[in-house]
Amino acid sequence: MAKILIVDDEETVCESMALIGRRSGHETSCARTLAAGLELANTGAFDLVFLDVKLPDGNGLEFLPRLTQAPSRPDIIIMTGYGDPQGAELAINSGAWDYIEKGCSAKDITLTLARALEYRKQKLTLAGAKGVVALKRENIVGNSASLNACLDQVACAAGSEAGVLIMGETGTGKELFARAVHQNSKRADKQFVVVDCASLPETLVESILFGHDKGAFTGAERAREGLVAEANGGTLFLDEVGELPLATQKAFLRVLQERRFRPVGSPREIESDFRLVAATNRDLNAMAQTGEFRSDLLFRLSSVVINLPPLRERRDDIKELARYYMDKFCERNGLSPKGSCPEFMATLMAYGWPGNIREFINTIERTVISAREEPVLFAQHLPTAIRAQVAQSGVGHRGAPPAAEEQSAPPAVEGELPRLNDFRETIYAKAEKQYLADLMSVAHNDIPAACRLSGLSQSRLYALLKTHELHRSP
Ligand SMILES: Nc1ncnc2c1ncn2[C@@H]1O[C@H](COP(=O)(O)OP(=O)(O)OP(=O)(O)O)[C@@H](O)[C@H]1O
Repeated sequence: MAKILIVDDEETVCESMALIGRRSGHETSCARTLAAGLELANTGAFDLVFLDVKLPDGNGLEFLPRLTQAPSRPDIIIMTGYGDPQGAELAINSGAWDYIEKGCSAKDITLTLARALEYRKQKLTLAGAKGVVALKRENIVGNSASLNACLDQVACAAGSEAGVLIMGETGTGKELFARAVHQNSKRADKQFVVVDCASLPETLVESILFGHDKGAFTGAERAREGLVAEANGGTLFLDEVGELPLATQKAFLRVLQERRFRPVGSPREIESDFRLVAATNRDLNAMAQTGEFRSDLLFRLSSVVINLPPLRERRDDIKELARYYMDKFCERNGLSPKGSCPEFMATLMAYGWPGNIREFINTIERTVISAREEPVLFAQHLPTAIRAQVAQSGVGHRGAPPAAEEQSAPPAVEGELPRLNDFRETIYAKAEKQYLADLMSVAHNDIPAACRLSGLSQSRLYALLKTHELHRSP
């Protein structure tokens, strides 16, 4: 029996949903506001929450990350308005497990409910067996609800042998996630072989994939093992799988079905036991409808589908990504760690990042290098094109007060609340460091000027700079 929470301000909706839940043998509770729903979720160990979007005290989608972080980490099903495809898309991108349209039949609701609970059971079994914290994240930075939902799928996929299809715009981290599936699978100590389908020369596709015998064609002076054989025991990653020529798709389908193939020019077949992960930034379903991609291959590739959201739809991750890559590039270039001013982060948050995380990383690298020894990054350090676009779109936060998060510690997680004195000290140290970094930047690293501005003595200023490991530029 599962515990289900229904958050909807309409009494009739609550009652009918509760009835459907009870008929399926589950325990149900209802809340008519977001605040009441959150309170119940934080105390009631729910497995599943049916969440309305328009509630008297706010928008359900905005509350979704807080609900998913409740102690029992419930899965969420959004109840959208009838015929609202945008609402449905938003729901999924916000990290909901699924959505239902209000007014759909009791049968459909029961089915969605059963699927969600089945998924949850598998997830918890897997987590119990592997330990949730054991998921190796492979440098995957971020903690947004949508990213965490993708990591949950990685955990599920890694525990099985099913084909995985990772979809997402360019630079969203498809290869990184494919590696994470491999690293968390039982094949982790074997090869992860990458096939870049977009750059396979048409005449050599089959030989590169399946290998060839000596003398199989002009120039084949030695026999060569193909990538499929190389992946034996490990994972074969087909990047840009939408670019695979139709003839190769057919050959590949056979390999997937039989796990056997014949190298070019060879009289005998060989076997390879590989796990397949594929990625694409194209709409393979649409391609299957126009005949550009084989639907039978698509079916086999996509037992598990991971949809990576573009960076602009998970802006919650931007600060963490910025800090991670700022530190990384400072270290790589022999620079002391840098701070940043609120406008710098606000500009990063406001930009659309069409090239997603790859563009973001390049921007941070350029910015860190161009700022050289300067201890604080300002919005002015960012490339002009980015600042111009943010200014043009009118969503820049120039002069806006720092976000609350900028001035305070990250929200406490239940069970990890620090002692007040420790909490105060952390905040104090953070603020002091930021002040000193700003001070040295404004004073152009001139110690007498910094003393004048701050009212500190030289010895005190030196001591503080040392404590916070803020070094003066030579
Ligand atoms: N969540 C993340 N945290 C940290 N770095 C990330 C994250 N996602 C992606 N990256 C980094 O962004 C860069 C692009 O990622 P990746 O190559 O996996 O993207 P992709 O979707 O496969 O791109 P393409 O479609 O162009 O092949 C890599 O350097 C990767 O390490």
